[in-house]
Amino acid sequence: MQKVYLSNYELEEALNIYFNKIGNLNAETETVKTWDANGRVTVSAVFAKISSPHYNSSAMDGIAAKSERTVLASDRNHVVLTEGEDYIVVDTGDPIPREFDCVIMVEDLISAGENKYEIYQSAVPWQNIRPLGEDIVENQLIVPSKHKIRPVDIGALIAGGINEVEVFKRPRVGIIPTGTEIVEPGTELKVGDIIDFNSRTFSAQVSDWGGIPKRYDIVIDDYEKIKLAVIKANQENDIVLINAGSSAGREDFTSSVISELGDLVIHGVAIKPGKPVMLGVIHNKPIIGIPGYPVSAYFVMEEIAKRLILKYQGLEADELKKVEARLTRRCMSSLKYLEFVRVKLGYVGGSYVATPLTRGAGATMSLVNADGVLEIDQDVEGIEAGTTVQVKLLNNEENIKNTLISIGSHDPIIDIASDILHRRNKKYFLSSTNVGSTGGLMALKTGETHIAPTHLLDMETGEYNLSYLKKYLPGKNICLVKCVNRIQGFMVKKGNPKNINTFEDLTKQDVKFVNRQRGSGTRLLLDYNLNKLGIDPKNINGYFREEFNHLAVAAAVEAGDADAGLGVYSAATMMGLDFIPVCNEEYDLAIPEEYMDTEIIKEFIETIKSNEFKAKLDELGGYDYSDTGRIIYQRS
Ligand SMILES: Nc1nc2c(c(=O)[nH]1)N[C@H]1C(S)=C(S)[C@@H](COP(=O)(O)OP(=O)(O)OC[C@H]3O[C@@H](n4cnc5c(N)ncnc54)[C@H](O)[C@@H]3O)O[C@H]1N2
Ligand code: MOO
Repeated sequence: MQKVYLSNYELEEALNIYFNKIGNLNAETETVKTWDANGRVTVSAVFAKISSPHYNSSAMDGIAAKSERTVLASDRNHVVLTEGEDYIVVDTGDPIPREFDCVIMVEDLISAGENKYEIYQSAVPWQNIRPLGEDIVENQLIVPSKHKIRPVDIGALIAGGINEVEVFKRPRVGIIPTGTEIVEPGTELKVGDIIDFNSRTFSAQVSDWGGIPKRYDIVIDDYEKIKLAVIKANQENDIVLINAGSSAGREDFTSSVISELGDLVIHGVAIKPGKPVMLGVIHNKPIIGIPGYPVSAYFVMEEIAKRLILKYQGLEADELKKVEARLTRRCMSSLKYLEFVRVKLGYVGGSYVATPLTRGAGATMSLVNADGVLEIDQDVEGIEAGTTVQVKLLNNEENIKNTLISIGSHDPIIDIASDILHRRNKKYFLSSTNVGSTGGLMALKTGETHIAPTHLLDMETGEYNLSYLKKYLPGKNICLVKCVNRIQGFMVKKGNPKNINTFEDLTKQDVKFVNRQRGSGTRLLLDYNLNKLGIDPKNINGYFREEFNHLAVAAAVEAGDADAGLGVYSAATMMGLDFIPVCNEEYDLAIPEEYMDTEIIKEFIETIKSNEFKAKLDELGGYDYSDTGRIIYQRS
């Protein structure tokens, strides 16, 4: 029987206990050739053995001369110098014999017959000479201790006569993926199979932090097999990372294996995600049991494994820079854990806004898309929207400031515009979040976004979007930039096996529908039509199942979870579905007038007007771009 109740040590406390237990890591050192030392960390300060240059050398091509012989030279009084007696010819880098004390550049010499030059200005002692030790003097400090050697350091060390340096050994880190359901990438997937990608992310992280990763084969959930794998990895490495099997599941054997082979110091730390982490020691070597969920794994790697790997090299983790940002949504948190919330940062109207990304521990894309991390302390129950928070940066500020934020209705063409915008001008990015049309207008209201894609049908007038700008954003000057007319319709399996052609068909007994979330334009379009036709939504099986964008709806139909969903033509074709057109609608962009003059908005409008963008729309099909880029000003 596995231990079900985990401990809940605060992170710092857990690390203290663990590092104390491991004791002196005895960070081992080794001597390597200087030219192989890039990225390695020096054990002690390194001082030059020789000066550089180690002799007085010419800094220019010309002649080495005696300055006292040049004193009288001027434009009106040329002085003639004789080779051997007054000068010798030198090239850059040549040694300067003792009897000479200056170098005159070849450009300043006038030939005066064989072995003679005339000069027309005097030279001062040491001019154009690089004196011995000009760059590096013998015994001078080149790099301090615990210094990560860079390419420029390698040059200076070698110039200073240092051909070998003592550095900390890079810890060898064994990585064991576990789980009977875990398969290698590229395997033909069956339901229940999980592709192992964590171990590959770990390997890359370990390399980034200076360790030497060694990934082992996937081990199935079998006590003896896990034990053998751990014994081998423990022998062959300095640190072992074992992935998954950390929680209380029936087949989570890792904790028992660690306890049997060594000491399970801590199982459970008050961080979320990542709480079931295991910190153990086997034969004086650390072993960390990392939770299976990729986001949990990421934070355990960042907060714990990284510190350990750096410690082996005499280093400490750098503090990430923090910026102040306004939180756009309320963020609840458990009083039991320090919580790491991935956020998207936007720079809107001169300050940062932080929008929490998907919280789930399985959401790898929340890491890919994160610009920063908001840490919610253990004793805090949550943070209200509008609060100014500190966000640890994962992305560079310049990139964030050059990112156009789009929040609103989803269409695959926004991703295409994002790609073309960046290709047209490398410094710009577009980040889009799909919260539906009304959600987008609300985000404009609270200043979270630059643009809001919207397709809202006014049920009374049959007109799109404009009346909603007035309704949701009273008193604001908002422009409506026309984007596309697109076809909405039913997305159905190839061949339309359930013969779905009308809204009435959605009420058939054997038809399962998948809907969009409330507030989305597509949902409004559905409700508008149902209302017009007098169809009660309750009679549609699946009306209450909500997805957040067109592709997710299409994916549900493609997977056979639903027979029909309402969405755009392009999403249906991308997923290999059939499409039954229902109507045309206007998908436009609401943009506050104050942003219209910014470079990034101008570039974005040029992007959607570009031939490249239009060619992509043709490829996808179902879009009419005859009005794209027209601006309607709506002033209050
Ligand atoms: N009854 C309880 N169930 C769970 C608890 C709990 O307290 N009680 N804790 C949850 C939390 S929190 C976490 S975190 C996870 C930890 O799971 P395990 O470490 O035991 O890992 P598995 O269950 O084997 O896998 C979970 C999940 O992780 C992904 N995974 C696993 N290995 C890989 C890999 N090599 N590459 C990519 N992804 C991987 C996969 O999605 C697995 O489904 O437990 C909760 N359950
Ligand atoms: O700790 Mo789990 O790691 O919250 O998802």
